[in-house]
Amino acid sequence: TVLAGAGNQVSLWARRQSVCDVINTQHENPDYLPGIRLSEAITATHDPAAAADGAEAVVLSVPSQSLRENLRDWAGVLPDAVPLVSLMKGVEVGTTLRMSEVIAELTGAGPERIAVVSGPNLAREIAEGQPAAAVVACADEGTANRLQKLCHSGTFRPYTNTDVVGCELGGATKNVIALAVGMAVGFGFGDNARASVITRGLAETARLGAALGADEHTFSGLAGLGDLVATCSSPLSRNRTFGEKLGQGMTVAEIAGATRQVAEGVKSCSSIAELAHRHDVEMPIAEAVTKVVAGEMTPKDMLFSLVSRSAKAERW
Ligand SMILES: NC(=O)c1ccc[n+]([C@@H]2O[C@H](COP(=O)([O-])OP(=O)(O)OC[C@H]3O[C@@H](n4cnc5c(N)ncnc54)[C@H](O)[C@@H]3O)[C@@H](O)[C@H]2O)c1
Ligand SMILES: O=P(O)(O)OC[C@H](O)CO
Repeated sequence: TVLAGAGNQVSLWARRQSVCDVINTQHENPDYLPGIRLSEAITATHDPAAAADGAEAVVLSVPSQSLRENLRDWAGVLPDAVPLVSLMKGVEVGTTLRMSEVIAELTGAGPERIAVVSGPNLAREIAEGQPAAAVVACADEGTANRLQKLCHSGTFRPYTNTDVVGCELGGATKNVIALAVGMAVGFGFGDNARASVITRGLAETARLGAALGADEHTFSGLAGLGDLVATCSSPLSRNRTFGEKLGQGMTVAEIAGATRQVAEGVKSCSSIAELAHRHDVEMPIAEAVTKVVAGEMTPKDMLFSLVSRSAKAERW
C-alpha cells in the first residue's frame, strides 16, 4: 500500500492462490485487512518468479522464523543487483542472526543492496492511509536514498539512516518489551508501570545496540523510541496484546492457538537474550520475558522481580 501510494506498480507474492484471486478481483485482503480497499496498482501472484520479474526492489515480509525456508525457494528468482528490503522485526532462533544477515547468507547480496524499513508502522493504520514516518536503513546511502524516493508519499514519510544494526535491533527488541508492557497492563497495572517498562526497555535495547556496533542515536529515533512507544501503546499491536493475555492468566499455547498472526517477540525473546549473554549485556526485561514465555516464571513474578532487582544508577 505504501509503495502503491507512492506511485509504484506492486506485485505481491502470496502463499495461497485464493488470497491472490481476492486481491486481484476485489482489491481486498479480507483475512488480514478486512474492510480496507487496496490500490489497483497492487496485483498478487502465487508464483515468486512472476512476482519478482522486472522488479526495481524486492520487499521481504514474512514471519522472521520462516524467512530462511522461504528464501531457499526465492533466492534463485530474485533479480540481481536490485535492493532487497526487510520489513521484518525478529532475530532468528538458533543462529541469533538479524534478518538482514539471513538475507545476506541466503542470497549472497552485499550490504549495499540490503536495506531495512522500520518504525512506528502498525499495519492497519498504514493500510488505511493514516500518516506515519519510518526509517529506511542501508549501509549504502545511495541505496537508502533511492528507496526513500520509492516509498515517500503524502501519507508516508521515510527518513534515511545507515545504521542497519540499530534499526533491526530496535524493531526486534521493542516486540519483547511490548510483551512485558502487555503483561503489566493485563495484570492490571497502570501508566507508571507501563512508562517504566518502556523506558528501561529502551535502555537495555541501547545497551545491546552499543555492544553490537549500532549508533546510539538510532534508539531515540523512529526505529527505536518511535516504534517502541507505538507498539507498547496500541491495542493493534499483536505483541502487546499477546502480553496482555499472558498477564490475564492465559498460557502461551492458548494464546498462540487463538491467533493466526505472528507476535514476533514470543520467538525472538530467547534469541535476543542469547545475544545479550554472548555480549555480556544485561537485559533483565528480555531475560524475564524469555522465562515467562518458557513457562519458567509467571507474569506477576516477572513484574515484581524487575522492581526488586539490586538498585543501581540510571546510567551505567
Ligand atoms: N503487522 C504490522 O503492523 C507490522 C508492521 C511492521 C513490520 N511488521 C513485521 O513484518 C513481518 C511480517 O508480519 P505481518 O504483520 O505481515 O505478519 P502476519 O502474521 O500478519 O502475516 C504474515 C503473512 O505471512 C504469511 N505466512 C505465515 N507463515 C508463513 C510462512 N511460513 N511462510 C510464508 N508466509 C507465511 C501469512 O499467511 C501472512 O500472509 C514481521 O516480522 C513483523 O514484525 C509487521
Ligand atoms: O503488531 P506488532 O506487535 O507486531 O507490531 C507491529 C509493528 O511492528 C509496529 O510498528
